[in-house]
Amino acid sequence: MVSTAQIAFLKGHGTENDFVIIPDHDGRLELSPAAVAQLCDRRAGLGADGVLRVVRSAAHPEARAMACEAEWFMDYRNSDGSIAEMCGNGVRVFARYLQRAGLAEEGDLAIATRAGVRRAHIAKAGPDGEPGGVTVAMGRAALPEGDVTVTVGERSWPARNVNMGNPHAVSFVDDLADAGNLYTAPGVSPAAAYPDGVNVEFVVDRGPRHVALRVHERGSGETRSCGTGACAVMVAAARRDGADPAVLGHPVTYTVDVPGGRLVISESPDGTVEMTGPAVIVAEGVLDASWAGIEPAAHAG
Ligand SMILES: N[C@@H](CCC[C@H](N)C(=O)O)C(=O)O
Repeated sequence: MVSTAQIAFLKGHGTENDFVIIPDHDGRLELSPAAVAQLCDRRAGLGADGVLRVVRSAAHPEARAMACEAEWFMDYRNSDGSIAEMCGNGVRVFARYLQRAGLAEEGDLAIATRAGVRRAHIAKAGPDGEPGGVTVAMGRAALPEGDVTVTVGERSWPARNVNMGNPHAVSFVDDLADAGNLYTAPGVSPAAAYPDGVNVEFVVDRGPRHVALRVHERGSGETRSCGTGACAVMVAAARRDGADPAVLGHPVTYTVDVPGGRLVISESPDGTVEMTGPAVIVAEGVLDASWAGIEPAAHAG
């Protein structure tokens, strides 16, 4: 008889940026790029834009130093198996998982990520039991100098280089359809501005301090939302609109519509960016480790 190890998983999304969640509290699993790609495959797998592995910070070499501040580490992978520093929608869904698993309660919690510790707040559920949103302090945006150009087919636009822990190129366009089908990654130049690749956002105005975006994510293709991308867009829009909170001396808030919903993003005069949006767990189950090619970690006992 063949015995197959079973691995628990959940599926969740934040504004339809969807994730397979793998609880691996003690860091016992080896999640290879091929295993991640298999999990995220929308025809042969569970289907997702990325994987959130939930590991105790103390049990992960990249997070051990953050363990005194944040008990849990979000080990985020893009759907092609590549590693990214940060995922804004992912961190809200990660918080929701911790709440559902009884590992966190409504209110404040800290989550370790490769971009550092992020502080989140899970709002109280509504009177009808409707889950409250999750707010995350996303850190400060870095705005590297230098001209960047985004190209799709024959068309090009100037872009703003914004780093939210991960790299973004933000282009304001006349129409979101200008981005084309986004089956392939837009061109971004100079390549030297993004040595590790880039997420590209196309943005239109919807009204005062209200924009909408489409995004092509590094490692995942076009997705229905990108939390770090929405934050990058908010900061780029505020600079374009002459609404830098550091100059105005008060916070500035934008509504950012994404194909999968709506995020509300604020920047404080000290540069801290805060994002609020939904986080939903839609399913949970078990999978065969051998099907996914997930192995016990070499150091696991
Ligand atoms: N969807 C995420 C971003 C995920 C990482 C990104 N693809 C990268 O490689 O930087 C978000 O919500 O921020």
